[in-house]
Amino acid sequence: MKPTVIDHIGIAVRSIDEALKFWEEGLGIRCTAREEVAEQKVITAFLPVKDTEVELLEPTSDESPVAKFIEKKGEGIHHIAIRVDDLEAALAELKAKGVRLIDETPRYGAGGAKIAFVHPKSTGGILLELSERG
Ligand SMILES: C[C@@H](C(=O)O)C(=O)SCCNC(=O)CCNC(=O)[C@H](O)C(C)(C)COP(=O)(O)OP(=O)(O)OC[C@H]1O[C@@H](n2cnc3c(N)ncnc32)[C@H](O)[C@@H]1OP(=O)(O)O
Ligand SMILES: [Co+2]
Repeated sequence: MKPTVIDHIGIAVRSIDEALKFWEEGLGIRCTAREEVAEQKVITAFLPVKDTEVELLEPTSDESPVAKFIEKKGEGIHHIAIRVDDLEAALAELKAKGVRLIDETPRYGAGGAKIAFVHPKSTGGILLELSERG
């Protein structure tokens, strides 16, 4: 497995429009892409900061993992995504090491990236996303 960069940091928000007031007007970090990812029941907004991006996540339903997170913990950092060059190989390697995977096979995330989540119980308490971009 070759982790290359922190791809993005996912932040759970109730409203992307509200959150952007701070990120864009306050910090001057521009949103360059907004996309609904229906499978994850979220709308995403991406704000690049050099090689990494901030990903704002707004739930589209009460069943969204992000809605459940906000209900339990409030708004805040939801996950960290690390980019790998071969997601299938990374998942096989982690599985062989006994790491608890949420997704054993890749799903599709924002921007067409292949993604898979690793359970917080195996990572020391953070939700980890692995991401492969073409
Ligand atoms: C669009 C895409 C992209 O980037 O392209 C995305 O990011 S989509 C981003 C949204 N999609 C996802 O998050 C999909 C993967 N997430 C999931 O499958 C779920 O949210 C789980 C992470 C499995 C949590 O599920 P659920 O809320 O049902 O379980 P739970 O509340 O019983 O939590 C089990 C334990 O994990 C902890 N836990 C739950 N969510 C956590 C989080 N985000 N960060 C750190 N710990 C977390 C809880 O505190 C609990 O610990 P204790 O037992 O110690 O109390
Ligand atoms: Co993400």
